[in-house]
Amino acid sequence: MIELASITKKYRVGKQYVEAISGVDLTVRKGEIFGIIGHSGAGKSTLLRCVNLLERPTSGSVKVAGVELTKLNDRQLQQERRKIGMIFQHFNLLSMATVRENIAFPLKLAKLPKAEVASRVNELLQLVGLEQHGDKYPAQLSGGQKQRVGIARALANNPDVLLCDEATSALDPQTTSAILALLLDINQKLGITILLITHEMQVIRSICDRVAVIDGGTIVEMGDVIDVFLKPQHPVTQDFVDEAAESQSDMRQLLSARQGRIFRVHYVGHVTYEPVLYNAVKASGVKVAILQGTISRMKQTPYGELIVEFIGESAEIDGILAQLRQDGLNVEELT
Ligand SMILES: Nc1ncnc2c1ncn2[C@@H]1O[C@H](COP(=O)(O)OP(=O)(O)OP(=O)(O)O)[C@@H](O)[C@H]1O
Repeated sequence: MIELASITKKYRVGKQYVEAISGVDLTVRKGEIFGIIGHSGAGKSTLLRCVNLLERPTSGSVKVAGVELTKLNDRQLQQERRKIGMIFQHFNLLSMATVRENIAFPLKLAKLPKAEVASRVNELLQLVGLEQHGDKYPAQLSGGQKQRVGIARALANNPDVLLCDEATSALDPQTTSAILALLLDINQKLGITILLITHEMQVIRSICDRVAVIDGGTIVEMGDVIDVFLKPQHPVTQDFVDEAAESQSDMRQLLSARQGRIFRVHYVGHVTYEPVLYNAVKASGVKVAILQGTISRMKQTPYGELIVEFIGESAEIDGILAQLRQDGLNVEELT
């Protein structure tokens, strides 16, 4: 649905050029939710804005639904942009217009007849759960409600793609969860492809299928969310994973005080809720202590990550490890 090839974006700052994006290739499949995560200044906004040419790349190709956007004239580009909705961190609503008028705005630009505008706006209000708020002004709404208006407006012209620029960064955790649930619902109900940028792991973990990690204007790691976050390869990815877990130094302190052999065990899918650890140790004389653990879900897939200590004969412990690996668990020794 989205194909970026060799995208480079340079900004001119005085007499110098700053390269914000350097040779990025990225493909987003139809119907998926794809997240781009990176620290501040990594190039997320610039890259996202290259997709609908709000920023024109210095070089490279931008295809959306098979159409090369960089080659279009202004009128053609305006037409193609109707297929690409966008929502923003600070909502970008018209403050002097009501919720209805904000949502109707892109429909009026597309010259839809008045009666159709009214009925489409009603549909959209219902989709985002704002039926009761159509005649209010943005200042009378909460942050979460404002973002719902932003989402309704972005969906007005039935786009194929929704671009989300830090859509939940200005919201509290509870409202963030509600907006993410709405995005997931829209993706599943309407089949819209979503490309989002964020600096929050939680956003990626709860709704994305695939993720790219961006640093210094290049993509340093990309893949299925589960693979990237359970086996991070690049230091920046590792940073994001560590931010969400206990700090490295706390972990080192914990490990240094232990006597046994220590392992990180992770597992994905149905095995998460099975007594695999118990089954592997029950017939042996080995004792097991869980030092740290998370059992959670990435999108709809359950996963677990445990730090465990095995106390006992080394040969017996090796046997347990073999059993765990045979059961499909990923085991890595930390001692
Ligand atoms: N209009 C501009 N003129 C000059 N430099 C710019 C411009 N926009 C962005 N940059 C530079 O490009 C780099 C990438 O910026 P960008 O806003 O894309 O990063 P980001 O990852 O979205 O950061 P944040 O999360 O803080 O918004 C930064 O070094 C930034 O200073």
